[in-house]
Amino acid sequence: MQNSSQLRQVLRTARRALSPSLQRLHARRLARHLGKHPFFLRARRLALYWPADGEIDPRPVLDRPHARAKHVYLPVLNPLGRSKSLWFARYRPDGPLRFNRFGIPEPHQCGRQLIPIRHLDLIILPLVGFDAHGNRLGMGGGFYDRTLAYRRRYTHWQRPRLVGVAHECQRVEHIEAKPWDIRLDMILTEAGCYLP
Ligand SMILES: Nc1nc2c(c(=O)[nH]1)N(C=O)[C@@H](CNc1ccc(C(=O)N[C@@H](CCC(=O)O)C(=O)O)cc1)CN2
Ligand SMILES: Nc1ncnc2c1ncn2[C@@H]1O[C@H](COP(=O)(O)OP(=O)(O)OP(=O)(O)O)[C@@H](O)[C@H]1O
Repeated sequence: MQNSSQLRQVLRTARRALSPSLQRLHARRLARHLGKHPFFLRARRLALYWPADGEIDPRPVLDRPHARAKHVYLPVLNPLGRSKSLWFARYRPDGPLRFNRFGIPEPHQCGRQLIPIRHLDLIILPLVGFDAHGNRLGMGGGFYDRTLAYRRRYTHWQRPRLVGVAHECQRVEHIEAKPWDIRLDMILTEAGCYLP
């Protein structure tokens, strides 16, 4: 029986092993699914992430015809204290990025434009693992869970919509739900969509 940190290692190794051509194929297919979905079509402000560690690349969705009118944000590590939560900063293709302490590029601190999370319409978040019922496993830092914890108190709020994305090879039979997990509205892979 595997515990979550062993499962995390196995799934991270699997996604890192995907060839560059499979990575590109999955990213294109993901963009096609996501680019047609009303969550995306209706979103004016959306957050995605800069891929690392073999994660599926969500950025090709920005090439969709509808994307030009949207404001795009990336997660940045909250620099205050040890809260292990995220802020979201405006992403501009020509704007400066800087590596955070995990080696993931984020918009540069100086002059960056932050947005309160409730003003986002859609957050596309990376999964390490998931099951067909919508349970998820992240990197294990609890960053997204902590950042979104306020949603428990506002169950009727639909914003931001939360879409978890991953490669199909990261799907497992069962992932145990934790009390602090925030429900996703949908999970998307290159193969299609899973609803909770
Ligand atoms: N692309 C991307 N950006 C993201 C996330 C993510 O999962 N993917 N995050 C989602 O939370 C946040 C960063 N969270 C992270 C949490 C752990 C590790 C990580 O590599 N941990 C190492 C241990 C590193 C250390 O402690 O120095 C490891 O587990 O090997 C990376 C990012 C914000 N940005
Ligand atoms: N709302 C919260 N408040 C305080 N601690 C939290 C909260 N949510 C999660 N945590 C803590 O974060 C740690 C990591 O949680 P978990 O293993 O579920 O991470 P994860 O969901 O895989 O990662 P992530 O949310 O970064 O994608 C746990 O020890 C958990 O106690």
